[in-house]
Amino acid sequence: MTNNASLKALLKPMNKKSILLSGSELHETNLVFLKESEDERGSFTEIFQKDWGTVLNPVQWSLVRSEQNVLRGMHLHLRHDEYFCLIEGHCLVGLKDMRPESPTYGKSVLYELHGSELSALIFPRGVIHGWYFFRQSIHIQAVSEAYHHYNDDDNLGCYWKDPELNINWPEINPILSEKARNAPSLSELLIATGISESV
Ligand SMILES: Cc1cn([C@H]2C[C@H](O)[C@@H](COP(=O)(O)OP(=O)(O)O[C@H]3O[C@H](C)C(=O)[C@H](O)[C@H]3O)O2)c(=O)[nH]c1=O
Repeated sequence: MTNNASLKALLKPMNKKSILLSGSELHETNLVFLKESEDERGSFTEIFQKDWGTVLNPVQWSLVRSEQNVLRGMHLHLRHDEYFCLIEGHCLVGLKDMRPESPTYGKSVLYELHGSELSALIFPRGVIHGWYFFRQSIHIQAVSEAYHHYNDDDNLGCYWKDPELNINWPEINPILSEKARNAPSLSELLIATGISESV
């Protein structure tokens, strides 16, 4: 799936499946489909298990509300791994692998997630990431290093629409934070981090 027309078709309201929309899976990145056990009282869902064997060893959990048409990111952390679970709404998650030692170095992927079909996306340090919300949404995120530790020196980023990210975002004009609006290009980010892009 590589063009915006195909993306639009997939994003019809009828389609409630959380899927990999474009690109291919990144090394050590997992989309875990969660089992929602329903009964007459409601439902119960385990959202994280250490036994899944993912890269994540979480130390901080956060709940984030986003308005319609918000894009958060793109961010890059070199020391910590991350977890994302949409619990309400509809979003896209874009990732790009910037780990030179990874077999999927330089590859990008775009996921479409629905809160109505719970899933957890877990990815390692060195993967550039960002999320776009089609409508008012709520997600849970977790990190393997606390924000008050990493914010000073491991909270890097680049401009979400940089073509070198090669992330197949649809045509959107999202609401961004001031920091995201003024974020550097991918090549500026890579120079700052000492990672060389050869793909
Ligand atoms: C990340 C974080 C933020 N905050 C506070 C600091 C600000 O007052 C406010 C928003 O923070 P910021 O603008 O840095 O967050 P985003 O740019 O939306 O970043 C988010 O999206 C991208 C894609 C991510 O990877 C981040 O982990 C995720 O939080 O929440 C906290 O109190 N704790 C936290 O752990």
